[in-house]
Amino acid sequence: MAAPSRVPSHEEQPPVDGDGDGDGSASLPSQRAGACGGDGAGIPVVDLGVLVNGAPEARARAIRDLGRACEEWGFFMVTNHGVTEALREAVMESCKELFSLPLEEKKEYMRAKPMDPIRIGTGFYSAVDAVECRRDYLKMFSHPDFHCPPNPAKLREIAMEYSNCTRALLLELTKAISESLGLAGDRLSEALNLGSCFQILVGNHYPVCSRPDEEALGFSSHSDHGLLTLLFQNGVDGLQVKHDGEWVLAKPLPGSFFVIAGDQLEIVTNGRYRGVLHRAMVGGRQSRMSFVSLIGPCLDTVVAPLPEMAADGRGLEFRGIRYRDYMEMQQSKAIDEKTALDVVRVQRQECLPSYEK
Ligand SMILES: O=C(O)CCC(=O)C(=O)O
Ligand SMILES: [Fe+2]
Repeated sequence: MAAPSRVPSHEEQPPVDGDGDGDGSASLPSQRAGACGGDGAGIPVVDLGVLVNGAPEARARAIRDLGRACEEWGFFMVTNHGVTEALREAVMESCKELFSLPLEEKKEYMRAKPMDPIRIGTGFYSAVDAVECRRDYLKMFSHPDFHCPPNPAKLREIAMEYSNCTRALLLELTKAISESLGLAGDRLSEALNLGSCFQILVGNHYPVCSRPDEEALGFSSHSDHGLLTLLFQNGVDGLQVKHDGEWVLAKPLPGSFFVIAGDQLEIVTNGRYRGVLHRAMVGGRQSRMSFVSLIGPCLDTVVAPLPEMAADGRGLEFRGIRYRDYMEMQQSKAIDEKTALDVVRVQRQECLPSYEK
């Protein structure tokens, strides 16, 4: 299978059909009971075809809308992205097969530490989790070096292709995000050394609960450590994002991806585009799966706010930190909202002259 090295143009897109593995959309108890603030009707939608190939005026409008989506939500859907439904189904299916392998075949990866390139586990990092989260996961680093467990045998080729084309998509979005900030398209890429960006693929599986009428936490509230996260699910809803202080259920447009702004975007833009809090709920009678492709800066890059982003006199909101250190710190603790980002947040007093402290 040849890996596409670029995002296909609008015209080349396959027709959009279905969502995830085709089991149809299912609702959670929370939707029925209205336990979260909204059904996601207002979630912004970004058409990648227009960003890549649109006429200048349409493209400029799409870039403005993208900037607004980043600023107001830190979360949006992307359509016309060029990743085929067949590839999405294949990656989800092989991930499902991995979870159902005998324990013996997974054991080696279940002992792995946060910065080991392949990890299988439950919860967030079960060695330190405070609350039980009903989630199984597979994490594999896929760029700059590609890692993959040997079984199921088909996973390697499928995951490599998926990694390549979702990375191209995310880099294309990063370029447009850079422009939405009034910067050159390659500004973020150069500052973060995205030529050798870090990328991780994560498969999440949330088994059916013993009490399907109760809603439980599958993955507690957090922001992602990277720059941008791309996510799709198997047709079962459960992802919620915090917007204007309320949890909003994310219901995808057919065939679309969710894009989640991460902590590195917040640091590099000096807080203008914030990493969004999100969580996954479980409930109902169907197990849920989601598949994530996340990109971040080169692991050895020290990420700090761009000087242009602090030119308004606001001062720097964050101290610089090497992305590898940030990720290790975030992944080694129990996940808790944005506490990792708080570690690099500049306390306002630090900016004041000493006599004002
Ligand atoms: O399963 C989901 O929808 C959320 C997963 C997630 O937030 C993550 O893997 O970081
Ligand atoms: Fe996440």
